[in-house]
Amino acid sequence: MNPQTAADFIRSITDLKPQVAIILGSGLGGLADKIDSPVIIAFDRIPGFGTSTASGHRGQLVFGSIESVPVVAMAGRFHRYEGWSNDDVAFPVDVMNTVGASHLIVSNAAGGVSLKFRVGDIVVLQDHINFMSGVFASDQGAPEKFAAPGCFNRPAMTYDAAMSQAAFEAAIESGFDCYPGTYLATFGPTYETRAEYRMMRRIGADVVGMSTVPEVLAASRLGMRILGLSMVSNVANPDKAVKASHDEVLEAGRAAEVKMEAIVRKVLQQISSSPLQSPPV
Ligand SMILES: O=P(O)(O)O[C@@H]1C[C@H](O)[C@@H](CO)O1
Ligand SMILES: Nc1nc2[nH]cnc2c(=O)[nH]1
Repeated sequence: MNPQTAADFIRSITDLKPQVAIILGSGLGGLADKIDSPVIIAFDRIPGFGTSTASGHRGQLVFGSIESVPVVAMAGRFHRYEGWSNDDVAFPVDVMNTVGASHLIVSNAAGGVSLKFRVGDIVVLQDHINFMSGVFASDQGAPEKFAAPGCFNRPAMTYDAAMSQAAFEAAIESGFDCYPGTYLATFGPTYETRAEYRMMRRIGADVVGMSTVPEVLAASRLGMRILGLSMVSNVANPDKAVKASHDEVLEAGRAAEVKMEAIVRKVLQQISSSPLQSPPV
């Protein structure tokens, strides 16, 4: 499906040109209710979008503004473990970019792998490890797609330094803990064994989840500026088997929503007062 077809459909409902796209992870969808003058479009009305099936994901695009910045928020997302391909998961990013978004704030609920994290902490992503799919996963197309001109010349994907900085400033101003970290993406839907959590810690992961990386890779390909935020929904205990559950993930998300909102507002205030400057990659 061509993103332009989806963008044309959206344009028939709203002509708002969002500057910032926001993807709201598990339990974090309440931020969509904070959007001023909202125009809500259900995912299943948009050509090329699937239907979000994960619990805690509403399945809506919400256009409007926050801190006077035009935004579009995805209240819900698509996950590989629901049966969607990488292209399906990333398609909304392409569409939000096509209707105007030059920045992406992407959030998720994630397991805390680093021993310093507590439930409810916010981690500002500096990098990621992609365990989600093999390089030649069938949905990623024919080999020639990989050899497309420029394919090997692309600069490494990066998360935006200035947007990260704004997130840390929001945490300091609001008095909550916020750490830099690396996100490891698994295919899901199973959580990890203790041995797997230990392995992830040893290879440099701070948090682990089942989303975000396909969307970040798409945004990076489109030249968008990216802020990645994980909310620690459960903590990996190396000494004791603790059963993670999706209900726990949703509950932690609701409790941490106020922190996410503080960060999003601060980042948007900075974007509206002066376009955020980042050092060159
Ligand atoms: O959409 P996110 O990444 O927030 O969802 C997390 C990861 C899994 O989908 C699920 C696990 O409980 O929550
Ligand atoms: N893979 C994985 N995803 C999560 N999403 C929320 N918590 C977790 C976790 O512990 N592991």
